[in-house]
Amino acid sequence: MPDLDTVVREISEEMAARTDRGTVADYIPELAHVDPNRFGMAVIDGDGRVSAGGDSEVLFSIQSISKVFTLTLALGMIGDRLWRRVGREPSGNPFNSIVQLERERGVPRNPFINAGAIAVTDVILSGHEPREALGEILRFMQFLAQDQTVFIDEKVASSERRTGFRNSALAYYMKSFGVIENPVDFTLGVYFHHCAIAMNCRQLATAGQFLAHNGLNPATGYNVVTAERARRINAIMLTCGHYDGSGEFAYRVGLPGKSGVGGGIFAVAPGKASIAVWSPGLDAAGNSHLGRVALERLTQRMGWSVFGV
Ligand SMILES: NC(=O)CC[C@H](N)C(=O)O
Repeated sequence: MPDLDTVVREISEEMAARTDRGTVADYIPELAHVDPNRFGMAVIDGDGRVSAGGDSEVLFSIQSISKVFTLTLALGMIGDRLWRRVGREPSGNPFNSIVQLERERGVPRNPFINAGAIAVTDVILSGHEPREALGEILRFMQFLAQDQTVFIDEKVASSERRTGFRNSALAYYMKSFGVIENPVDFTLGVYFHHCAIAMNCRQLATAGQFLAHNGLNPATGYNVVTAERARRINAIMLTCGHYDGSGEFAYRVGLPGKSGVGGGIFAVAPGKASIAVWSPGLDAAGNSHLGRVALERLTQRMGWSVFGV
């Protein structure tokens, strides 16, 4: 097997030299300032060894990658009852699409499209003040990342709140079907803030280790979720983690993964590694272009696809 440090270093160098970088998201004005030439990568193996390259220590907005962790929290709170509020089928539509909601009576297709993630956030919020719910999400991320410095970037959150008309439309529409329990402003406030969590690749790969190792964080020995739950969250990442680019991601990379419009991708090689990559330029489906290319190289060289070597 090739040496992981060498592979990560070579991929990082290769990505730094690429000129096809995609387009930085600008519908959240604060994200538009991010330098498209950034690239970072961190891979943590089963022994907790970190192989990192490029801008792996630079913070970025994790955006929709936070949805993996809010899904984990909501399942911990209400278990399988969550599936009455949100489905688990790929949508085949863009992340912020509203079209399926009418036909499916306000129940979003899956927890990773915006509508689904807003419904999951609403579950976490129920019975709490927005501040408490947000504190719970942030503390969970800090605990998983083993790093108390993980924070919410207020500027990104308020930038999205000012321009999040589409998410407001999705939330009000779901509310009309009774899928959202709390005041829409409260649910959206928590949603925008958890999307605005800032992390670097190393922190993110650390936080996701439990999904690579049957629910157990090998570094701390903590069982975060059962093996069955970890497997199921990974299944949803594989089928829905890249919106209408999920099929292409499975075809090219072959790992469960979750993207965010900040340009991050978190991916899992079950039993082998927890991986985070970051390159801010996005493809047409809103997924990091070079992030995907880098992961494709990594799985090819390491033989890590879940579909075979
Ligand atoms: N794909 C994403 O990362 C989208 C998350 C972003 N906060 C939004 O709601 O639009």
